[in-house]
Amino acid sequence: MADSAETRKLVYLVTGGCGFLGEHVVRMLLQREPRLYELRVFDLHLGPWLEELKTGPVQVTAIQGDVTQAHEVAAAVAGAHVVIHTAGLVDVFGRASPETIYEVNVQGTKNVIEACVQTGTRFLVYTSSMEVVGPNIKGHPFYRGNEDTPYEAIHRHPYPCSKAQAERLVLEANGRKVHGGLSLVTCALRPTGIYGEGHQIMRDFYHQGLRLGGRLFRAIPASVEHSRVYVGNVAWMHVLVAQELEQRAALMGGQVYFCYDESPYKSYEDFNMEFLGPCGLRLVDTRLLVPYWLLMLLATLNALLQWLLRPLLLYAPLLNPYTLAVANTTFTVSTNKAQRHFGYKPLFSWEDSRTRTIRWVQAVEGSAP
Ligand SMILES: NC(=O)c1ccc[n+]([C@@H]2O[C@H](COP(=O)([O-])OP(=O)(O)OC[C@H]3O[C@@H](n4cnc5c(N)ncnc54)[C@H](O)[C@@H]3O)[C@@H](O)[C@H]2O)c1
Ligand SMILES: C[C@@H](CO)CCC[C@@H](C)[C@H]1CC[C@H]2[C@@H]3[C@H](O)C=C4C[C@@H](O)CC[C@]4(C)[C@H]3CC[C@]12C
Repeated sequence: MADSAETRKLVYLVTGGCGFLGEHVVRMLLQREPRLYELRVFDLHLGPWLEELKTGPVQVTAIQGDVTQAHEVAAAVAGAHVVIHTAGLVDVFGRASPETIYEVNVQGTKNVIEACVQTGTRFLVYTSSMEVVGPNIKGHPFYRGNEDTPYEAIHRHPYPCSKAQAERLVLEANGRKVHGGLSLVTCALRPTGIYGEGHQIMRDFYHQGLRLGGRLFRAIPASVEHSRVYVGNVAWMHVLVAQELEQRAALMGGQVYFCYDESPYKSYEDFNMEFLGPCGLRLVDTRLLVPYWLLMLLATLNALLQWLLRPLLLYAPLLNPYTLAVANTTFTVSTNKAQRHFGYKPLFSWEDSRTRTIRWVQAVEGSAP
């Protein structure tokens, strides 16, 4: 029944569909959206794994394109029922210029919205970020907060600023008339730090640990808690929102939802050790030797070196004043808004998420850094 031609009618577009989250969204749609007829995967860099998806019942269309190019976006959006916009430049390490980050994250999102309006696409799901809220530049803790918790969301760094601007544009576009006269329905999902198969920063920490003889050094007190969320659950929440947006447009349109699951609250480093520990790494407590002021000094030195070396080479280490501030500020969410509004429940338990991630890190072992 689910595979008959009559039930397969929907065309979905996933921007950034070859990224860490995007790939999981693409695979989840193929597994969990029986009404799918065509799945368009739009990305600057297409992954070779897309080929294996082309043999199934759903037409998978790979589109190499750039969200900053309005005409490329409009061509990809034309005829799609739903757009899931995950494409973005995730850079808190100073790899890209602020201008490029704005161009991709803000102008790219404007292009997606305008393409929906011009071509008559009615449903837009945007991948925002917890960083739209915080941690703020004052390092205020956000403890077990929800979507309505008051918090001074002030940023300077281009990444959170660009995500906040883009999210605002998406929410303001809710209710705009699209080609054909119907209304656009939008909503934004705010994942906390995502982990799981394909997580580049986890891979970097793992290789760093191997280089340091199987050790990582604790820099952040264990009492600083972060919320983290498994990539499969983030993908599932995107799919569910996309499915429910039409029926529940009045309730969900223009709303934001944190992405959450049952992953435990822990410090960034302790949480990573849930996976890196079983893969043979140890977290060594050097906090008494390396006090916070010294870390801040190192982070500032890194930023200075990055600036000095920029004309010659790209120096972009994990530690800089911004990443240190984020890692050192408690940011935890506790909410059931997604459950109340569209029946979200995590698809993967914490045990499943942990096992899958550990297996992936073990498979990364031996692969080049
Ligand atoms: N990784 C996290 O912890 C996290 C947390 C919260 C929110 N997010 C958001 O989730 C989304 C996906 O992040 P990710 O971690 O999968 O990052 P990623 O870098 O793995 O994926 C982003 C994808 O977007 C593509 N892309 C970048 N610029 C593009 C352009 N100009 N045109 C077309 N495609 C382009 C990239 O090629 C990549 O495949 C981003 O919007 C990010 O802000 C990520
Ligand atoms: C002080 C270092 C010693 O071990 C640890 C540095 C860790 C940082 C590199 C990461 C700490 C928190 C991370 C961010 C957070 O998980 C949420 C994010 C939101 C998302 O939209 C993009 C990624 C990120 C900014 C993520 C990036 C890496 C950290 C700053």
